[in-house]
Amino acid sequence: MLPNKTLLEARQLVVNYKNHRAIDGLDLSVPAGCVYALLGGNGAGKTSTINTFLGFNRPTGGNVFIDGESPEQNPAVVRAKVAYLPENVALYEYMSGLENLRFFCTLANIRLSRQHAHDLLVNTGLQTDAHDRRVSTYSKGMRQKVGLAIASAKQAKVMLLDEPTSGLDPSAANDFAQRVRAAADLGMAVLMATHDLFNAKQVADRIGIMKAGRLVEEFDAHTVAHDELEHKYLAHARGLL
Ligand SMILES: Nc1ncnc2c1ncn2[C@@H]1O[C@H](COP(=O)(O)OP(=O)(O)OP(=O)(O)O)[C@@H](O)[C@H]1O
Repeated sequence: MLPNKTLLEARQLVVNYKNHRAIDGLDLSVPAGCVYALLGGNGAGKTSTINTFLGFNRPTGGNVFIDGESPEQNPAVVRAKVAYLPENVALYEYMSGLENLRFFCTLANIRLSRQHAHDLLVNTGLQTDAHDRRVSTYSKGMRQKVGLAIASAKQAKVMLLDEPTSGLDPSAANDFAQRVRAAADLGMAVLMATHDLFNAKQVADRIGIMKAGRLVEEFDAHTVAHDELEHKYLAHARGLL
């Protein structure tokens, strides 16, 4: 069987902020159908990596590709292929979840009927009585569901998640993890920066630990024991490895 196509790739990526090196020769690849969880202590370079894939950071050295395209050279093409969910999904507070979904789709040149928007929100598990309610009344988990619906409407090939489960209760985090898994099972490549080891084990196929802008460990998420993962994570974060 042929391996799945690589949709997210960093090759010898270096990112400096003025004199500070945030990413230091990162090689990373995520194929279609894979959830890759990026762990690492504060300042390890996880968000900088995601921001470079999004085209917000320009590589100082090396390259990043999304489905073979460079975010720097083809920003519009890359934007169409990518869904991004930051820790707090930014939505218009005075608009309903459904209106936000349709609005963000319009920005991506997708015309979504009201019914289709409802169906997409139902698929994310957002309760129907919330679809027409202002987002200002939504919990964090509900906002993320709107974010997932936008990703689904865009038929994004790649999803970038930055600490998506921080602040979610265990049930909401589990629900979110299952929906991310389902998106990957349909062929998306997912890169998720997280501090949540439990969630990483639950949803990911591959787990990487970053430290000082480098990938210092990689694991098969299906076979690594939680204890081993925790031990390595803490040891790297404390500078013991
Ligand atoms: N805009 C910026 N200007 C200067 N330095 C930055 C900037 N953004 C990040 N850094 C620095 O780059 C390094 C990597 O930061 P980054 O936010 O990528 O880490 P992280 O792994 O996402 O951390 P956290 O888990 O705390 O979110 C840190 O040393 C940080 O202080």
